[in-house]
Amino acid sequence: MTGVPILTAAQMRQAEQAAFRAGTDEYALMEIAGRAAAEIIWRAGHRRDTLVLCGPGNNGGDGFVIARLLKERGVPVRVAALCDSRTASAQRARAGWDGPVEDMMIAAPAVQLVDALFGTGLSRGLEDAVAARLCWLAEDAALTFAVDLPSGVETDSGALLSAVPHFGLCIALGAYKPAHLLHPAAGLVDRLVLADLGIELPSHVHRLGPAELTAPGADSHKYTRGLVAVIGGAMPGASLLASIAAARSGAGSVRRYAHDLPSAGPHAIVHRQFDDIDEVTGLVSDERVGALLVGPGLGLDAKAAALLDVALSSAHPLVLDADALTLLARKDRPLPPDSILTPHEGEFHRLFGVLPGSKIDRARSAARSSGAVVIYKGPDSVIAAPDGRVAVASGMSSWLSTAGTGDVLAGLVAGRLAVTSDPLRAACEAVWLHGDAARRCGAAFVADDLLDALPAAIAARL
Ligand SMILES: NC(=O)C1=CN([C@@H]2O[C@H](COP(=O)(O)OP(=O)(O)OC[C@H]3O[C@@H](n4cnc5c(N)ncnc54)[C@H](OP(=O)(O)O)[C@@H]3O)[C@@H](O)[C@H]2O)[C@@H](O)CC1
Ligand SMILES: Nc1ncnc2c1ncn2[C@@H]1O[C@H](COP(=O)(O)OP(=O)(O)O)[C@@H](O)[C@H]1O
Ligand SMILES: [K+]
Repeated sequence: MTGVPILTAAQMRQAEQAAFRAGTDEYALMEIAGRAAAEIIWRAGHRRDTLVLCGPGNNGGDGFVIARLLKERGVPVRVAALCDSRTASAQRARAGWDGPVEDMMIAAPAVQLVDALFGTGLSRGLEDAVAARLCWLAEDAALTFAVDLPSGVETDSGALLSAVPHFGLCIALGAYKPAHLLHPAAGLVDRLVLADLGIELPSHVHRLGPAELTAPGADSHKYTRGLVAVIGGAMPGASLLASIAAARSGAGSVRRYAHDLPSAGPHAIVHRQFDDIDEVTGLVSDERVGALLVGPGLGLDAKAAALLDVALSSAHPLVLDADALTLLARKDRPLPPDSILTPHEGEFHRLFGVLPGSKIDRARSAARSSGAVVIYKGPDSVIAAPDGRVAVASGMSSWLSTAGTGDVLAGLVAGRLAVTSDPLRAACEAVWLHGDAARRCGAAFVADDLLDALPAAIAARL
């Protein structure tokens, strides 16, 4: 899986400890972190009146290093602290700052604000007065920078433990943490930049990286490129959107089985009308089907439940979306191998109940218990495999929050599954292409527009 690792606070501490055991000096690492952050602020900032807020721990220590280095480069810097520095490294960094240290609660605002109050060591919300002061200083600043994390966000979940202001730029130190990508915390940062500290970061969780696709080989034909079957239901538009997305995903061939026949194209999709369940059973029995999609527009009545049973009885890798997920929650049937579930928040709760932990933890538990790859959708989509690997997609266009975009994603997922036969890879590729198509569509698009943007999104990743 490609992409930058995402580490929890505890994993970050372990990686840091491993680096210390391997000979890295503790204070030297703070210097590296502070230098990297100062460089980013220098490049992105206005080089004007700057206030650096320093907390008691190593995040505050980073702040003192940043203040010293910006001052050396001619930026007018003031430092304000919340209290004394408590760690040896932070005390050393503070000793390296040759200016005064103001009291944060009475310090005047500045054009640029650097928040180095708390990072991965935050254990509870900031006191109300401190959080209010931070928000006030941030509101008054033209540019705001968060060092490692905005102070007040829970590192591992992205929850807000106290009031947190909006930041223009957050400098993630060493690795991304869940709060950089999970909402609500991720929504409080306009731009996220990673500062590489050169430490080894083992993790099964990554930020979703760009899809890496290949064009069909010279010897390929429509069946070797993947056959997708889509079962339609009560609302034909949804399964049509999904079928067209599958057809534009790079798959070789798409068949749609439904009660209706569409009045318009694309004519490349083969439509088969059926009247009873036995007919569908026969239609989906084709061994060449590489992915069978059920759910978009399926409905929730007995007929829909029977169609889902047909799919579950087939041996094809399934992509279950929308109504199929709601119906699945009422059943206790195993899924065929290599299947993919694509729930949004409501469907996830119906299917898996209330699970503990962050969205990453919940997606991972769901993948493990269902044996399927789970795409837990939203502004932060978490893709989890049963073996524990996870990719987190963040920063996608919020214009995706419109009807039918989930149907397009489901079709794309089925298409990529038929092409790759690898459910985790297919899910990652589909989520990436969906997000890129949305970016190309700009503002106020409808789900149908995504279909037209798909070939360009694919071409960009060949
Ligand atoms: N990992 C790496 O590779 C590197 C990490 N680096 C940096 O280290 C940062 C982590 O540092 P850290 O562990 O010292 O934690 P940090 O966030 O500064 O705060 C902990 C202190 O705050 C206190 N405290 C907590 N909550 C509080 C509250 N609500 N209100 C008041 N106090 C509260 C807490 O005390 P306690 O919870 O015990 O009361 C403790 O004293 C990391 O984010 C990055 O910036 C880089 O320097 C080098 C490379
Ligand atoms: N605010 C948002 N920002 C980015 N992506 C979003 C946002 N809201 C929804 N999405 C994405 O849009 C799609 C919506 O899917 P879904 O909820 O199933 O909608 P529908 O059923 O109407 O097709 C998902 O891929 C989801 O990740
Ligand atoms: K911070």
